[in-house]
Amino acid sequence: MASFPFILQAHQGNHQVELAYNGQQLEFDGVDVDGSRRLIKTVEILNITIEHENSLVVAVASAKNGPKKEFVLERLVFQVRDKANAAQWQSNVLSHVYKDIKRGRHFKVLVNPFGGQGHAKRMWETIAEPVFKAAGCTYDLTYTTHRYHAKEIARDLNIRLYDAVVSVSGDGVLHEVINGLMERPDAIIAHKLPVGAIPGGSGNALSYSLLGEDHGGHVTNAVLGIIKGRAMPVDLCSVTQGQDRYFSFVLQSFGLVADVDLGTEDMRWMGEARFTVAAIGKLMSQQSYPCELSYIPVETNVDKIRSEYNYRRQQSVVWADQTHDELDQSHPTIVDRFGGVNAPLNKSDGWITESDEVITAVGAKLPWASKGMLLNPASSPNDGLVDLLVFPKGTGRINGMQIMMGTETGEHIYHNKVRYMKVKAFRLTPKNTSGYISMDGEHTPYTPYQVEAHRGLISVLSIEGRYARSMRE
Ligand SMILES: Nc1ncnc2c1ncn2[C@@H]1O[C@H](COP(=O)(O)OP(=O)(O)OP(=O)(O)O)[C@@H](O)[C@H]1O
Repeated sequence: MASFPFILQAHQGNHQVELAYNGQQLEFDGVDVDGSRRLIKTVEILNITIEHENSLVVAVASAKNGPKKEFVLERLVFQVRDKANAAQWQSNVLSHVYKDIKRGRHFKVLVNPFGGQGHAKRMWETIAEPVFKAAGCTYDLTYTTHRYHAKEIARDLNIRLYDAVVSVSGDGVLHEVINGLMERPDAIIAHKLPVGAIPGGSGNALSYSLLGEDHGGHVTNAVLGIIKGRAMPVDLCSVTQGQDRYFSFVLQSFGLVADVDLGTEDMRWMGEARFTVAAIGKLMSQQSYPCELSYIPVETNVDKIRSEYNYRRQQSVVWADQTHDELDQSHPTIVDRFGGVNAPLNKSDGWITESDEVITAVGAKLPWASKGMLLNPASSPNDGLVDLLVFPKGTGRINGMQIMMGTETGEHIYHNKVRYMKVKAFRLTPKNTSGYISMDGEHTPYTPYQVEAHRGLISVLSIEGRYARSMRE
């Protein structure tokens, strides 16, 4: 067992300073003339190099002052008298910073230059890339040039070359990456290649789910999770529709949520706010959609869901607040257990069928649907279940607005007009002729579809809530 802190005396300008690594972060103290210490700041170490004559360079991410504590990249330069001592300190600290994880990871990076409001390229060049470089990470970069480009790349990627595929985009590009990996003949191996999300789109559900409401939109925080995070097993939903089978990792929506997702292209200039503005408009109109909904329930009581599942009452609690090692991933299921959408519903599986009109029906794996919308507060990364949310028809405008406001904190699932269930699988058959069905924000045909969750099928780079916790302190 190492004994902390590792301390090094150094100089910065005219000041004597003390660098103390406490096993998680670097405390950078000034030492006054009388020997007393004065904390200057606490930073996250990315890399340490010794350059030129006795100058020790520590590349760090330091939390900006302010309520959100977002990280920014800094390069701290210190002078050391004893080079051998500094080299020992450098080696000790780096081996602890990267104790269970590889230092200097190599990534396949995909940037959608048109992602969100078209800022993804600038975000990559000015914020993300310098952090990867400072941490000694390397990458192959591709700017996506067309729809399905990310899918083609994932399908043909030499997966042995990379530690992860990273996208600077919204959830749409990640959806393509995951489907590209799952379409490969070697999917049983390829699905384990971790993915990393840097929020550069207008829907960044994965990033918000991993980092929480406060940090989900922050590029450097997301990059830290990719450089220093671990691969967390996350469930993947398989979807059968017509003769097709594909995969969804965010949400599968019908009715209002699909309309908001896909019917608001003309509001793209608003950025992430477009989803909230459109949802309010739709709730006011009280439009409902006829459908037949079948599902295999595991838990339909919201109080029980709250006590037994990963329910988060506070927006700041991040999704990845659990260990990566709980799940035995040695035998992931890739084959659907409940047949596809065209198979008869097998009664012994416990299917329940309802025919009605709904305002929306949404199956989901991620808690956040977008910024400010904690739609599925009880969803867990790898419980093997789909969270199914239903707003029945006729909620009324006032209830509709209460439900809408509740989605900011997840409280809507307690509204008496809302149903929230944990299910093994569900099937939805639209009973009218036209409308939207959205799979992770992508258009699909307006035809019946069936969804089931496959436990821990993909790996997502996540910081395990460590940064979020330290940032909240
Ligand atoms: N160069 C490109 N030209 C056109 N489309 C592209 C390009 N690169 C990626 N795409 C497509 O853009 C879609 C959305 O991209 P992205 O994941 O970045 O989300 P987004 O911009 O937030 O979009 P949305 O808000 O619609 O989800 C993806 O389906 C992807 O196929």
